[in-house]
Amino acid sequence: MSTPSIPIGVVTVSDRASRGVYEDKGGPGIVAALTDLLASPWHPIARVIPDERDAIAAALVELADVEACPLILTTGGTGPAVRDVTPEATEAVCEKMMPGFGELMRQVSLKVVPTAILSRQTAGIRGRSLIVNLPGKPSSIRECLDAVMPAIPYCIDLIEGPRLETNPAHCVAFRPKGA
Ligand SMILES: Nc1ncnc2c1ncn2[C@@H]1O[C@H](COP(=O)(O)OP(=O)(O)OP(=O)(O)O)[C@@H](O)[C@H]1O
Ligand SMILES: Nc1nc2c(c(=O)[nH]1)N[C@H]1C(S)=C(S)[C@@H](COP(=O)(O)O)O[C@H]1N2
Repeated sequence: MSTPSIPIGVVTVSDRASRGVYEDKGGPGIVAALTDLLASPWHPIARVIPDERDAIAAALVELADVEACPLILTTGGTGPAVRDVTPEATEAVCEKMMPGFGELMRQVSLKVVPTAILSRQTAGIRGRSLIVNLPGKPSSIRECLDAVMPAIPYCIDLIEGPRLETNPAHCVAFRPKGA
């Protein structure tokens, strides 16, 4: 029997991309990064929504509870601007926060851009879904995902999700011995 394809939520949070003012480069950027990084069969379930806390929370709940995505990645809305509310929406729908993800992503991003400290990006667990925030700048997606992906498969194991394998040419996942 072939391994079932794993659904992965891809959420672009951007006022302008959602209105069609510019073409969304965030969602396709996440899909391109995951295509390199993952070896398991997977497919994206993509949403493009404005910087509205309730709309972001509703998309995260749907992707977690209805679509059963073990991993949901957001891009955008993590900064200090008045309309940046992705971390608040993430926190509102999660039972557990995983602050190490944001800490590590800011640390690696600081090597690229001093304004990395302006991102409040975080991560958390809702049921059997891990939600990870990425900044809105399309170039930040790969920088951040490369840093945290080695820990994501084991995190998904721990929340009783499917076994996610990475592509060793691009990412070596770490699972403690015996896991
Ligand atoms: N989804 C996207 N697609 C393409 N470019 C983007 C996207 N999101 C952000 N960017 C680019 O990165 C810059 C910084 O992103 P940021 O999230 O701060 O945008 P913003 O000023 O909040 O506007 P908006 O919410 O309308 O995208 C944007 O000005 C834009 O050039
Ligand atoms: N790797 C990386 N991280 C980054 C950036 C970037 O260009 N690359 N931009 C920073 C900037 S300028 C801002 S304002 C914050 C928040 O961006 P967001 O509101 O688009 O999520 O992310 C920061 N983190």
